[in-house]
Amino acid sequence: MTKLSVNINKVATLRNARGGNNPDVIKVAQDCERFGAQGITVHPRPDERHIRYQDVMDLQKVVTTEFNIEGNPNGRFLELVKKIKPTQVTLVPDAEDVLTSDTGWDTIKYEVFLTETIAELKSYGMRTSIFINPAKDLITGAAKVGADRIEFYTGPYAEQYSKDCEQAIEAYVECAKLANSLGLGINAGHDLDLTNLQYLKHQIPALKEVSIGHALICDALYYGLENTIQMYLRELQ
Ligand SMILES: CC(=O)[C@@H](O)[C@H](O)COP(=O)(O)O
Ligand SMILES: NCC(=O)COP(=O)(O)O
Repeated sequence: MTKLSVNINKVATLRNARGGNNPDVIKVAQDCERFGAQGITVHPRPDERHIRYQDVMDLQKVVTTEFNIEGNPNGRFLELVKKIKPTQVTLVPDAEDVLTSDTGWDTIKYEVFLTETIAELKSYGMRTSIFINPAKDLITGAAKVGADRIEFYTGPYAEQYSKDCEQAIEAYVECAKLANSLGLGINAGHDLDLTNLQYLKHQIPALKEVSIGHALICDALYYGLENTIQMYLRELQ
């Protein structure tokens, strides 16, 4: 089974546009769960331009499915997740001013940092996942630093999918086999949508979880949130 974790960053972006509390991210998270989502993902950024640190604290009290917090493990982020102890922490190597995540970890260059950070997070009982590009040496590095899971950065897959889906998935399939053999669980995320999700799932049956935000929230404008979540779940069957 592949779990669908809904990333609600974009809901917070909309709320922040007017300064009030509409839409209410807490209610949306609860509704996503009620409509069948098996997890809630947030990615607080240092400038808090969408999900705020306080939102993450408030969400912790209501999320009953898997809570996945993504981000660059700077001091403030680590304090937050140690307080909250979500099901899963996904480490993402984002620069402070990046528009959105655009690459995964260099698990070789950052071996010492990742090993220490992951050991600390695991000592608090959190599952750890690291955002990663599909390259075999990086996957081997992910196992070496002690991560429980990898999250494939699927931005390049999504970009190439419409031109040549076989070419787009090739490296991911090879790296998924390696990850399996090393005992790493496999998650995936970034720019996944209703056109490219089913193929990813079919090509990587061991996929444990996808986190989807931007496209899903955009689709919800047309189909409604409940229908949209059902549509994404259907792609994962
Ligand atoms: C790691 C990842 O791919 C997602 O968390 C994505 O970056 C969402 O972040 P934004 O909502 O800030 O684009
Ligand atoms: N980890 C990926 C994620 O949470 C959502 O990415 P996107 O669907 O907003 O591109």
